[in-house]
Amino acid sequence: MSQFKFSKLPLEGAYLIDNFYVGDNRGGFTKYFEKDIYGNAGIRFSVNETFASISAKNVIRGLHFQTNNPQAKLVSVVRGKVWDVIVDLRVQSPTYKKWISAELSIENHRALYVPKGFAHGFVSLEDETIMLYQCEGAYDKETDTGVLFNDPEIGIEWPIEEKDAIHSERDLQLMSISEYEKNPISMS
Ligand SMILES: Cc1cn([C@H]2C[C@H](O)[C@@H](COP(=O)(O)OP(=O)(O)O[C@H]3O[C@@H](C)C(=O)[C@@H](O)[C@H]3O)O2)c(=O)[nH]c1=O
Repeated sequence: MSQFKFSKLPLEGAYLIDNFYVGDNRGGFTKYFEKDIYGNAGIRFSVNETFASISAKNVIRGLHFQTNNPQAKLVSVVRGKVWDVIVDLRVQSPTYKKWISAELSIENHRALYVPKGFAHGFVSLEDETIMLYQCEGAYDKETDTGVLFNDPEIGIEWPIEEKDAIHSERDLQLMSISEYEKNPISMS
């Protein structure tokens, strides 16, 4: 059995979380969120919506955010494995444009807490990988956007070859960082 464990990441407000997990003769049991335990760890998070995506191996999704009323997100994997990445897009932040990655999988029972003001993306490392999102705040179709996964000013070192990656049409048309800076995420 392992209890929730919260590790602060070097980008302020972001956490890597070991979920509560217990295995037994039937299989296993994982808890993905408990408001009071998160609150005691200093994460005030209130879930407004949940959704999931399923991806073949080598799908890159992101890097996504909303410019108005940005959502905080708690992301976990309920099948398969991802290499997850977040980018600090708070223009006033000392770690602006810095990124950090973490492997999340059904085996390691890990989650990533992505505060407001970050872009989020991942690459799936196995077929039929299911990513679960729990989000604070509402989806805003009008300002749901992102920056390019390979923007050189961010410089993410993706763990797969670009020739193998599968993207949505939308993700290939996302902004550069210099375009982003004309209309950055509103943190108010
Ligand atoms: C995120 C979202 C999408 N949609 C719609 C828009 C579109 O028609 C369809 C699929 O959306 P997308 O192509 O944007 O899905 P996807 O590329 O998986 O988007 C996700 O990517 C990762 C990296 C994130 O961080 C998430 O917050 C989300 O942006 O679902 C909603 O209706 N509500 C939502 O909350």
